[in-house]
Amino acid sequence: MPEESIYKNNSSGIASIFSAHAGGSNNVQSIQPTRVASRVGSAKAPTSSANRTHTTTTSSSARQPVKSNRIGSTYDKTFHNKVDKLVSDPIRQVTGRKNILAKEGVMPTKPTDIENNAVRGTVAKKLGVQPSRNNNQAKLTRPVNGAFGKDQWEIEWDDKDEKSENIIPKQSKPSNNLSGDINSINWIERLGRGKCSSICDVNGRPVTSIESSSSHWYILTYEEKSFLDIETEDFNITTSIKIQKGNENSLFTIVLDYGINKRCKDEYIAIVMNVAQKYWKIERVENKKVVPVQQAIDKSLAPLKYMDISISLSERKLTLKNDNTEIFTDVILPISSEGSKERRVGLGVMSAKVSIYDWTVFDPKTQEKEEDLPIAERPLPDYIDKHLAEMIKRDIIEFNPNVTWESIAELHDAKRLLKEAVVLPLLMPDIFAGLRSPWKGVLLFGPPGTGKTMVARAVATEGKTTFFNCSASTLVSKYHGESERLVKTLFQMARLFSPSTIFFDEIDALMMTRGSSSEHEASRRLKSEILTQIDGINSQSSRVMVLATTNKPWDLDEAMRRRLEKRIYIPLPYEKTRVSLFNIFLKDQEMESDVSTESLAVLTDGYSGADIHLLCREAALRPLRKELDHRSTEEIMKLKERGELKLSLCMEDFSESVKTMKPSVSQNEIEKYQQWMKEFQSV
Ligand SMILES: Nc1ncnc2c1ncn2[C@@H]1O[C@H](COP(=O)(O)OP(=O)(O)OP(=O)(O)O)[C@@H](O)[C@H]1O
Repeated sequence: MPEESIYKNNSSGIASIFSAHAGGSNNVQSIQPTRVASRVGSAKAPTSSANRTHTTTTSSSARQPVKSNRIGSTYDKTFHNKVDKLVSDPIRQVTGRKNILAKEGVMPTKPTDIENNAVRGTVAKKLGVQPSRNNNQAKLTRPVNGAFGKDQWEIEWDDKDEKSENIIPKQSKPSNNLSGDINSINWIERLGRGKCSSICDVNGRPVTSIESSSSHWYILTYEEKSFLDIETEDFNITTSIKIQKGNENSLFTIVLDYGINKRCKDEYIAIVMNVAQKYWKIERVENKKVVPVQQAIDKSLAPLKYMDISISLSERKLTLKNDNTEIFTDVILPISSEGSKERRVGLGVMSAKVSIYDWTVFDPKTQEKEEDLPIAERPLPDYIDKHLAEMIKRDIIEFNPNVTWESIAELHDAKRLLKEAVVLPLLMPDIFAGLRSPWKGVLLFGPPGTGKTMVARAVATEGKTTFFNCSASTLVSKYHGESERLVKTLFQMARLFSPSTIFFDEIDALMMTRGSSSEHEASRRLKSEILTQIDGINSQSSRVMVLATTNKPWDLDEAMRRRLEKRIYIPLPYEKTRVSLFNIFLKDQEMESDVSTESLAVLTDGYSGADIHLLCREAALRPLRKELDHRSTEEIMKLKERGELKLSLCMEDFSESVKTMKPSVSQNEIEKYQQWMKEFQSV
């Protein structure tokens, strides 16, 4: 039977892919794809000797672009011409008589060959070599050129008993064993023809794409038992998916549950969620029969668009959200893997190429445990640059911003807007969905010293978010030459430690209008990187918010301004605010009865909060100065010891200080802010 015809009966959709595992000696249905194992991801040390060659040729990490000198790897120029293809593991472990060799997901041989042990002969013939045999193990480990195409392959198999468990190299438990990028997940190739490749995208994010250019399903499932020990039947999946090319019939599917039929070991039962055109469909598939479970329309489904998908399965009730819009809520799933210990989740495509970002599967119970760890101690996945991550933990993450709303005088409008725009969406992402979906970025602008930075810190404290405090000096000068990578890593970490607030203090210094002739190339690249990364925050599921402040909004790069969708003016304090400010700053200060904060507020029209703070400090020094004028330091110390040193403030201390301290912001500047506010404020 020609290779193509193996899949001919696939037209009935997903049913055939699963039912293809059913018994039968003369067609593809005799293939036992569980024995055809492929891994996408960082290879860990194998335990079996049969797998040793495999590991040495595929070991890699998701982060490092590697030259294509690994046997079996291919270079996917079309996907990203700057990055070498990173992890493609075309080597198929072959164990037991039913297994086959395969290339990039293509099953190269007929099922009958597999059944009758002719596979070795067939494959060997195609390869033009003679496999060596050594007792019970036949291994062919040298590169072969041109066997199935241009690529080089290294192939091995052993002749072990069919029951051998040695299908996939055993993985040592990675430190971050619950949620990780797709590259650290153990995948098993199920069936079909297609391609799976992993690279880092331009933003340094690991991207795995799976592709089937024909109308045949290509399925990868993630094996539960490999190392992500999901203890319960419940799991959550979060991922960003983009369908790269699509036509009317293009489909991708998320395999929710996949197991062996306990009544018939050759049959598989699956619960799948298919995506086609504008529909999500949940189906139960058993031996070619497809039983629809639920269907929902989703107008936002489209090719070439990032879709942030979150699936949660709890007590067999499934909830699906796409970009925070709830598609399914508590749909009760039928049982698929009755009695079977095999349970799997995964992905499949038909006539489409799907890129998968940040695929995370976790057991909610165990996840809680990991989240309990302080951020500084949480393990980092492989794709994060450890060196830069350390820098970020040390210099950028503020573990305790510790500013409460109460410590900020007035600014009620700004507080309300920020609660609505930042804090609540981060705390209750489910409510802030669809039309209520949160803003990507918020800009606080206004004169210096009006409390913008304090407000940003309060947002992080009250929203219990991880606070990434970035200034131009930290991002540019300190890590000269590494700024772009630093920014990438920063956003990766923000996603990892979400909910997060990425705070850019004085963003104008970092994101001045681009394009001037004096602009340095490195600075231009850094700016583009920041913009790209902000664009990447396309989800509530990532729960990352950018918050920025500026005293010079007019200097801000236009593209940056557009990304900071909410722009809130923080003005100089009004009289009432100034009263509150004095009350805050003077609350622990001893004062004469003539001091009235209301009168002080009248005296300080035009002062910023920072000016008022300075004024209070200046006034607080005056009684001490008066004492110093007619006493020696020793005398003052003695007075202090006896508790006779009088440092209480009187009104004159303030009125005299006001004479020497003028407001730091001029009327002209105020008008400029007001003008910009009229033009660009968005609240
Ligand atoms: N509304 C306020 N409530 C309490 N303190 C305030 C307020 N406004 C200003 N301050 C005081 O001013 C100081 C400076 O505030 P902050 O740094 O937040 O201002 P800013 O607007 O970010 O200034 P800059 O633009 O210069 O960074 C604070 O440390 C605080 O003492």
